[in-house]
Order: sequence, then structure tokens, then C-alpha cells
Amino acid sequence: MAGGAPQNLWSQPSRTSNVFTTICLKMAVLSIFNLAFAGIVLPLVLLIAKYAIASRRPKNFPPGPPGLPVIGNLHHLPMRKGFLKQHEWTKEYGSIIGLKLGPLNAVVLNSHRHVSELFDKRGAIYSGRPENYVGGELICPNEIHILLAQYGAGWRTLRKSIQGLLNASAVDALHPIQTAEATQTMCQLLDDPAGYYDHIRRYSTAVILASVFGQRGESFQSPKVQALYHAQDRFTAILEPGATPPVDAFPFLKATPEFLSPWRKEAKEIRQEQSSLYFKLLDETRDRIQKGISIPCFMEKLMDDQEKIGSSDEQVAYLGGTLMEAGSDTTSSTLLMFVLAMTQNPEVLRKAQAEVDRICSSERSPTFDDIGQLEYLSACMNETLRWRPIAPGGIPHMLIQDDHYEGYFLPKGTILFANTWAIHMDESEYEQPDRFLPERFLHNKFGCKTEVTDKHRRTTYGFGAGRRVCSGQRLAENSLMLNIAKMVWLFDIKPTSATPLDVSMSSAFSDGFIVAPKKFPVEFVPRSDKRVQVIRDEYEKSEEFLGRFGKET
Ligand code: HEM
Repeated sequence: MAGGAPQNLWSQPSRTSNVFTTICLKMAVLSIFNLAFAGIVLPLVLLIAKYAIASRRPKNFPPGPPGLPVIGNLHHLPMRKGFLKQHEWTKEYGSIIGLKLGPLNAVVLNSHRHVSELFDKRGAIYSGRPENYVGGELICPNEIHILLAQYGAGWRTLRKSIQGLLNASAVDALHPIQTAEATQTMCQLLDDPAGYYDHIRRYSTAVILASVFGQRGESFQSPKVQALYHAQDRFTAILEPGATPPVDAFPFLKATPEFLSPWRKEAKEIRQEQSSLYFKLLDETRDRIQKGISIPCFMEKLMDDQEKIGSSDEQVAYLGGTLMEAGSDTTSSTLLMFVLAMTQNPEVLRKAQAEVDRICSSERSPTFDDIGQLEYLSACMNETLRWRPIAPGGIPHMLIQDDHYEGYFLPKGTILFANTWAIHMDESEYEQPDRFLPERFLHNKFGCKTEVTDKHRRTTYGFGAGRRVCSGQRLAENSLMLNIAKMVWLFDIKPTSATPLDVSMSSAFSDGFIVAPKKFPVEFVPRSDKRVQVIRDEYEKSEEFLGRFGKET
């Protein structure tokens, strides 16, 4: 035993020490767990609880498909062409649909009546824009982009400057530019009909380049035209739903580390690309003025007023840049919609040609002096804007204070979409809405089946509504009318494939918030040698005018 005592003695403290170590270890594990719980799990649980509560529909919110906790209806919305799904939902939920986009409240207005009531009549509170972290903070910070700017002093200043540039008399002073560029486009369609898509896209950019910056965009390959479309395509792609994580619905995602957010790098690059293009255009205008060369254009006017208004170089550069963005794709896509419609509706083309021929014969192509008399062509333009609107899902507005409408409660911050597609395809308003029937606008100013008594009714919702309605509508309509008139005067427009062309909104058009027809097989057949000669002569004369915009740089 004598030998055992020390062993026992020795072994006693040893057991104590083991227990102690075990306890310490357990405590350490527990505290790590507690720390982890307190630092990670608990905040996560609280965050989920917060979003689960926030994703519940507000009381008396418009009806819509039941959502899931946290994400609401996000999973219901297809990544592409969500407006088609929303149109389908009207059968089940009616013309005003409430959705939860995570914690955000969204309302889709599927009837012109709601758009008139809310955007037009209550414009003072329905003219905000939703938060847009990627577009409005990473790419265009400081409220420099009018389309994204919040409804407030900054937006008002931008809008006022743009209205000053795009008022009726300023826009009508651009007729010579539009005429010369449209004549060139007709010649390009004669010489290279297969390249029709790019020639039409060039037209709208060239008009803006000349009128805003006093510069020439001679071909679609011109560096400036290419640079604009490149930056614009990247910009619209990153703003598409699904291109970035839903950071506006779940702001904590903004904290995702840089290496896990390739979209952040893309956004920074787009910012860089856009701003260097817009500043280059500004600098070139400034250089020209300093050299004593004046080419009257919007930029020169803005620079003249810069000191008086107190606007920065960035504001001026982006004003010009955003006009280019807003006026390029939109006008050209609508013209392409018209060409597509003509491939399907030869009888409409014949009527349009007959009307133009009555006024111009084959001696000269139509001009702005004629378009006021072209009633059927005006109906064709309105029908194009109705049949395939280029912003079919609408550009979202945001409600800036709580409101009640038709017994529903709409909380401050609600995002509102005027579903232009659903409005223009409304069977209670339009006879056979999916058909291209310009005659509807001859029988009724609004193209509707019945008399319209609502004095706020718009002929088209393709330009939006309310205080954010498109500032360039007159400029765009002038371009559309002139090009449509010259095109039908000069060409027979025919599909080149024997099978009928796809004109379905779900498959024949690009995705994104601005859609365009995908390229389709079409031929432009000149109606006579005489007309070809006339348009070439007219182009020769306009080349001298276009020469004032100098050589491309
Ligand atoms: C067929 C051609 C065009 C169509 C279909 C079109 C359509 C639209 C639409 C749907 C909006 C949003 C309206 C809203 O929020 O309710 C808009 C805004 C705007 N458009 Fe156009 N647009 C066209 C051409 C142009 C042109 C040629 C310009 C100028 C060069 C222009 C300048 C603007 C501007 C500055 C805004 C922003 C208004 C704001 O947020 O206050 N657009 N356009």
C-alpha cells in the first residue's frame, strides 16, 4: 500500500485535473457556441424573422398570388418578360395586382384607368422611382441620370433642362437633321438591305448625336455609335432582373465581399465606360467652341446656360448622354416593330402606300410638310406603338406617401408598374388586340371600341404617364412618321421566308425592360427606278447639310 499511496495521491490530482480540463474545454466549446450563436445564428434568426414579417401583405393590399415567407412573390416572377405573367394573372386577380418582392410592396396596374387615376391625376405622389442600388448608386450616382433620379429638386432641375431642349419649337427645329438622316437611311436600305437592322439603329443615334452634340454618326460602325450601343447594352443587361442579387429588396446583400460579387466589378466598369464616353463628347464640344467653331446643338446651349444654372460638368455631360440613351434604342426598336408589322400585313402596306402616293406621287419623297395630312400613316404609327410597345412592362414609379385607391391601401414606398402590354392588349378596350389594325385609330381617336369619356385617356401608354412621361415623345413621333412615310413611299416590304414570321411577344423579341424584335428575314424591294433616283438625288443634296457636322472622330 505504501507504494500505492503516492500513486493514489498522485492519481487524485490527476483525475481532478482531467475533470477540470474537460469542464474548461466544455466551457470553451459552449462559449464559442454562445459567441457563434450571439454573433451569427441569432442575428441570422432575427434577420429571417424581420424579413418574414416584412414579406407579409399589408392589410387591404390589392389581391395577388399568395407568397412565401421572406421572399414573398419573388419566385412567381419569371426572370424574363414578367409582364406576360402579370397579364395572365388579371383573369384571376383583376386589373390591379399586389405583389410582395421580399419586403417590398409592388402593384401592377393592368388597365389604363388605374394609370390615369394614379400616375396622371395623383402625379404629385406617384412620380418617385424605386431605389436602384446598382443603376442609381454604383453606375450613376449623384442623381445624374434622369430616368433613375428620385422625384425631388435634382430631378426637377434635370427635367426642366430637358424640357427646355425638347419643347415643341426646339424639336421642330430638328426637322432638317431628321430629314437628312432619314434620307440617308433609305439609301442605306437600298444599297445594303440585309443590314436593315443596323441602318435603322444608326438612324436614331445619328439624330441624337447631331442634335445634342453637333456630331456625325455616319454608319452603324462609327466609333461613337458603337460606343453608345456597347455601353447601353451593358447598362440595360445589368439592370435586368436576375442579373444581380436582389440588393434593393435585401440591402444586407450590399455587404457581400467584392470577390463574391462579380456584378459589382461589372457595374464599376460600366460607370467608367459611360462616364468617359459622355465626358469625351462634352470635351469635344468645348474644344470646338474654344476654336470658334459653332454647330448649334443642345450641348452648346447647355454650356451657354451652365454658369447661370450652376450645373456641374458631370451634370451637363450626363444630360447629353442620357438623351442619347433614351432616344436611340427606343425609336429604332419602334421602327423595327413597324417593319415587322408590314411583313405580316401587306394590305396595310398597300393602303399606306396609296395614301402617301396621293400626296407625293413619285416625283419627291414625303417631307415634314406632308405628315400632317397622312392620317392613315399616323394610325399605323399609333398602332405600332400599341401592338408591340418597346417598354411593355413599364418603367416603375414609386409612391411617396401612403394612399388609398378603390378600397385598397397602398403604403408609401410601393413600386408601381404600368403594365403597358396588358393595357394595350385589353379586350374590353380594343377589338382583336393582338391584330395589327391601324383602322381602329381612324374610327376612334384612341383606337378603342367605344367612345372615350375619360379626358385623361392617352392615345398610347407606350411613352409612360404622369409627371415622368417620356420627354422625347414629340421628337420620337416626328422620327417615326417621317421614316414610315419615306419607307412605304420607296419600298415594298416583304418577308423573305415562306413560313409566317414569328411575331409572338414571348419568343420573337429580346428580353429586358426595352425590347426589340429579334432579327427577322425581310426584303426591301424598291417600288420603281424613278423613286430610287429621286431618293438618291435628295440624299446628294442632304449630304451638304450633313457635312456641317464635320468628320467623325
Ligand atoms: C419611340 C420612342 C420612345 C419611347 C417608346 C419612349 C418611352 C419612354 C418611357 C416608357 C419612359 C418612362 C415613362 C414613365 O416613367 O412613365 C420614357 C422616359 C423618358 N424618355 Fe422616352 N421614349 C422614346 C423616345 C425618347 C426620345 C427620342 C427621348 C429624347 C431624346 C426620350 C427621353 C426620355 C426621357 C428624358 C425620359 C425620362 C423621364 C423622367 O424620368 O422624368 N425618349 N420614355
